[in-house]
Amino acid sequence: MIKLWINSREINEECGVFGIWSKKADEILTHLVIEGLHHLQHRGQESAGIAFVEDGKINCHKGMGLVQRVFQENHQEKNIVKATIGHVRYSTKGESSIEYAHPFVDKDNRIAICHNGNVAFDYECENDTKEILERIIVRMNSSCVIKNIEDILIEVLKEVRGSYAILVLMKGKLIAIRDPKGIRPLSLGTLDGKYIVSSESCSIHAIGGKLEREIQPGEMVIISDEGVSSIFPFQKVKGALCSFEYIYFSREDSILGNQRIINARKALGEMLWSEGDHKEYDLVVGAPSSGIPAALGYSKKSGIPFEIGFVKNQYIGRTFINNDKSKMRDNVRKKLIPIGEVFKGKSIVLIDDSIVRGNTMKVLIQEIRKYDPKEIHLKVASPIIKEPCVLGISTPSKKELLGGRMNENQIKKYLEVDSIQYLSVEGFQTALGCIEICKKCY
Ligand SMILES: O=P(O)(O)OC[C@H]1O[C@H](OP(=O)(O)OP(=O)(O)O)[C@H](O)[C@@H]1O
Ligand SMILES: NC(=O)CC[C@H](N)C(=O)O
Ligand code: SF4
Ligand SMILES: [Mg+2]
Repeated sequence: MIKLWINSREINEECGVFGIWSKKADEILTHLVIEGLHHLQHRGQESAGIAFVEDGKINCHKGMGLVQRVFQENHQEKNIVKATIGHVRYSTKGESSIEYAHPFVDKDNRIAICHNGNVAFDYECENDTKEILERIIVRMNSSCVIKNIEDILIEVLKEVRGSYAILVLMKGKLIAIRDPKGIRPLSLGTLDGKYIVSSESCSIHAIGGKLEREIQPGEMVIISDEGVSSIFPFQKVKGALCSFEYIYFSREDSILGNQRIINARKALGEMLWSEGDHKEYDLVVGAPSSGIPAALGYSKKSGIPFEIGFVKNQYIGRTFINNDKSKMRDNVRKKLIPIGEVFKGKSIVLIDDSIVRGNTMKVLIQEIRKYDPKEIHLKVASPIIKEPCVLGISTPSKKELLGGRMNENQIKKYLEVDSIQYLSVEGFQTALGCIEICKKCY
C-alpha cells in the first residue's frame, strides 16, 4: 500500500508515545491513555493504538487515522486495567498501514512495544520497531538462563544506531528508555498515585497530571508496583536533542529542558532582534502557526507593533502526497491567507520559525506583494538549514533544501525580499540556554 497522507511539515520524525501505570489492580485507565494521545496528535496522524494488560495478557486496539477516529466506535476506553501504553504514528520505516501501526504485540500476548524514532541495524529491515520486538522475542524464547526484560532490551538496543524513545509493557512492568544522545524527548509524570510517561509534557498536564521530570538521555526507567527505578545502561555520550523539537515539533505548552516551548520560541524572536539591524519598521507579522511566538518575541524586544497578518485555514493541515512543487505551493496558498490591509503601504518584518524547501515563504511573499507593501524584511528564527539530518530524522536532500543550494544573498533574491536575516548558530544556542541540542543540519 502506498503512503496516502503526509504531514504538511517538511521535516518529520515525530510519533508520540504515552503510557500509564497504576498501583491499583482495577482502575479504568484506557480513557486516560486515549486522552493523552489526543494531546500528542500533532506528532503523528497516520495511525493510533493502545495496548494494555488485562487478566495477565496484553490486549491491543489500533487503527488507521486520527485518535478520534480510531477510538470512536468501541468501548476500549472503559477497560479496567493496571497499565497501558499508546502511540500516534508518522511513519519513517515501513509503509503507512495497519500492519506497521504501533503498539506491536508478540503472538503470545506477553509484551507490547511502541517507539518514537528511527533506528538502523546491521542490515535493512522492513520496520525498525517490529525488528526490535522480534529480537527481544528471540532472546526471551532462546535464553537458557532466565534473563529479565530490562537486560534483554539493553542487549537489543546495543545492536542499533539512531534515535529512540521506547515504551515496553509486560505484565508487572512498564519500561521507558531514551537513546544515549537523547535525540527524541520523553518525560515522566504522576497523577493520583499513577505514573505517566509521555513524549511531551503537554499531554501529562492535559490529563490532570504533574510533570515530575524529563527522562535523561540514555536512561531506562522501570515502573512496577515497587515504584520507579532508573538505570543508565549505556556509555555516556554528548547529548543531542533534535533542535527541531524547539523550532516546531513540540506543542507550545510542552516543557523541554526546563523551558516552556512557547517561551523558547519567543526567546528565539528576541534573539533575532538582538542580532538584527535595529531599524524601525512599521509592523511585525508571524507566519502561522509556528512563526507566531518568535514574532511576538521580536515585537516585544523591538517595540515594533505585532499584527495578525494571515488567516490559517485549519482544514488544510495535511498534504496529499506528491513531490510536485506546484501542488505543495498551491496547498500553502489555500492554507495561509493574507489580510490585505495589514500589509498595504507598510514596511513589514515577516517572521517564520524555519525555511526548509522555501515553498511556504515563496508563496507567502508572492501573496503579500499583491497588497503593495512598502518593504518586506524576512527574519527566520533558526539558522540556515544547509544539510540533511545525520541522525535519522527524515529531511529533504541537500539539493531540495533551500539553504543547501543557495547562500543567504541568493535566497534573498530568490524570495524577492528587501532583506533577509537568519539566526546565527551561536545566537540560536544562546537563546535556548545550555541544553545540549543537535545543530548538525545548520
Ligand atoms: O520552507 P518550507 O519547505 O515551506 O517549510 C517550512 C515551513 O514548514 C513549517 O510550517 P507548517 O505549515 O508545516 O507548520 P506550522 O503550521 O506549525 O507552521 C514551518 O513552520 C515553516 O513555515
Ligand atoms: N516517526 C516515528 O518515530 C516512527 C517510528 C518508527 N520508525 C516507524 O516508522 O514506525
Ligand atoms: S541534524 Fe538537524 S534534524 Fe537531525 S537531529 Fe540534528 S537538529 Fe534534528
Ligand atoms: Mg510554518
